[in-house]
Amino acid sequence: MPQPQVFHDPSQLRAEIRQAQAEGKRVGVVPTMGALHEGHLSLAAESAATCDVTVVTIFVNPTQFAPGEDFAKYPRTLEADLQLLSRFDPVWVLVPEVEAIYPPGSTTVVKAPKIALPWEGAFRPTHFDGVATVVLKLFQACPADAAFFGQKDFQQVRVIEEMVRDLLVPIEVVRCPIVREEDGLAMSSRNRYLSAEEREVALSISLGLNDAAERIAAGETSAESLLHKMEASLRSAGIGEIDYLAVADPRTLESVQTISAEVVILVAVRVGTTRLIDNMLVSPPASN
Ligand SMILES: Nc1ncnc2c1ncn2[C@@H]1O[C@H](COP(=O)(O)OP(=O)(O)OP(=O)(O)O)[C@@H](O)[C@H]1O
Ligand SMILES: CC(C)(CO)[C@@H](O)C(=O)[O-]
Ligand code: BAL
Repeated sequence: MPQPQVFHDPSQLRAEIRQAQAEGKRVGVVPTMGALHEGHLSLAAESAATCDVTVVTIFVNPTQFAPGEDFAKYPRTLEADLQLLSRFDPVWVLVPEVEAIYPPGSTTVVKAPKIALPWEGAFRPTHFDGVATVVLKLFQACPADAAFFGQKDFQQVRVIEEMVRDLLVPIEVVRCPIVREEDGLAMSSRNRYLSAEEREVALSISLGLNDAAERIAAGETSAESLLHKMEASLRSAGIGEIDYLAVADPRTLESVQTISAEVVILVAVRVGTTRLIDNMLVSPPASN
């Protein structure tokens, strides 16, 4: 089986990408923090289907974690990740040291666009500046033609889309659908923190989203009523802490009161000590 080609030095990878592009090849990049699962692999598959070379970056970015978050315990499973990536050919994998991405003394940062302020941004106020900064650096290391992000982190992909537009970054941002476990739980590297009991509780997130989508399909237009029911079902499943639950405009991420066009239902909860996010795009019957 072909093995992924691993790069530690961003400038060496950049030179290889430039060379491939000079030969007329289209290059795709998939930024990740590793601990790969089928969600990540679906992004790589989309890149492999549309590009000649797929680059996957694996970097647990310290600046997007606040003190007290799970940076230290975030799963690091490089050998297994490379094994999973060997299904793609060619695949180039960037595994940089922190100093290669944040040269000693570096103080330049990207301030994330305003769309970063609500929801995740309200609970993780420094998070999106860290994400925007590292993603721009990864784009510099990997000047790909297209970059693939999951809708699972809905607000993140909106932040990246706006950053790319605002900073004139010459890369196409491609959004890929959420990959779920058979029972509906959105795949996430953090699912491995869950005990069997917590896993059961976590299932109420996707069940709640599906139920909300069905209610919208059946004609519910009140976001308040929808959120009320969803909160009740999360609570009765045993979810104590809900960071946010929202019906929002998918473009602006502003709250919507009356559902008359496509909305995104956004949710972030804590199951035990694990923080999970999920979302669903839903259109009312009249707008289909
Ligand atoms: N279930 C999924 N379906 C589709 N894309 C996903 C899924 N999970 C993660 N991704 C995407 O993979 C990329 C890397 O995400 P990341 O490494 O943070 O994975 P994660 O599983 O979301 O981890 P975390 O537990 O940190 O949220 C992001 O673009 C993210 O949206
Ligand atoms: C985009 C990203 C790789 C930046 O560190 C991270 O936020 C993620 O894995 O979603
Ligand atoms: N998927 C976003 C990475 C993070 O939670 O830090």
